[in-house]
Amino acid sequence: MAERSVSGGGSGSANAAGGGNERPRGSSRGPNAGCEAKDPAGLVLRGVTVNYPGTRGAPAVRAVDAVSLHVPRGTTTALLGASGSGKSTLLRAIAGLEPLRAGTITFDGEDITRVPVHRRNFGLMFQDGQLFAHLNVRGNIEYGLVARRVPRGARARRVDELLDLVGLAGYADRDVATLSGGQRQRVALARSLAPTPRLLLLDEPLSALDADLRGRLAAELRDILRATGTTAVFVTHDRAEADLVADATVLIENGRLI
Ligand SMILES: Nc1ncnc2c1ncn2[C@@H]1O[C@H](COP(=O)(O)OP(=O)(O)OP(=O)(O)O)[C@@H](O)[C@H]1O
Repeated sequence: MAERSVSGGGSGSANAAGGGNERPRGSSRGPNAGCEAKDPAGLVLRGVTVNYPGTRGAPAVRAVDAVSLHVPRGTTTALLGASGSGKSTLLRAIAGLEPLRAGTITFDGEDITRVPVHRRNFGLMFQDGQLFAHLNVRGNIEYGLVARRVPRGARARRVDELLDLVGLAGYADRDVATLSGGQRQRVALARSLAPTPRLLLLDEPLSALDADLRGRLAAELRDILRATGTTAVFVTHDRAEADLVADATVLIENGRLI
């Protein structure tokens, strides 16, 4: 298993794109293996810059400033930073929800900079969860599977498996309006995992949970991501959580990786 650390550039951190590669989990390759690759597998950001227009004559806000990063396929990178540092904006840019002022994004060598959000095959889970109020728990979790025409039996098995995973076994038929905030976040997590996305983007997915549950789910999330070989970017302001969940952590400050 690859070493994990919290750092901006040391061993175990995700790397500036083109400047080296994080060693994939379970790989015996050296830390610089793959540097020569033109289009390394996984997510590659080069010079990604995002501006928000200023309001009422104020200058534009540069929320993300020339970020270059490589998240090797099958690994999880945490984006760690204080409030307002640009974590969510960077995640939204990766998702395709914010246009880039400059820079490129590739996944497995394919330039997706201008690919719309619904065609990136990325799973998203943001702070506010946002379940579909007109669907019950099962309906929410299987939503992406219905869209992909997965047969009913396979959907039911997947929903049960995910409910077990997030500690909500037996909740499939519950109305989401009857769930606690923490339970809703867990359903949202299950929903984002259901279609096995090629990249999972998680913006403080555990922030609504109480401390005990948060620790348990963080460990489970790490195990799920590893077991499924999911590539993920995980936003948090909690260093311990980053350490627990991610293979590598990058620090972001004023929109720049440090
Ligand atoms: N829609 C917007 N319009 C203008 N400025 C914005 C907008 N959204 C965010 N910003 C600004 O961009 C910067 C980065 O915000 P962002 O939400 O990405 O930070 P964050 O690190 O995710 O913060 P938090 O941990 O509090 O969610 C901040 O200065 C913020 O005020």
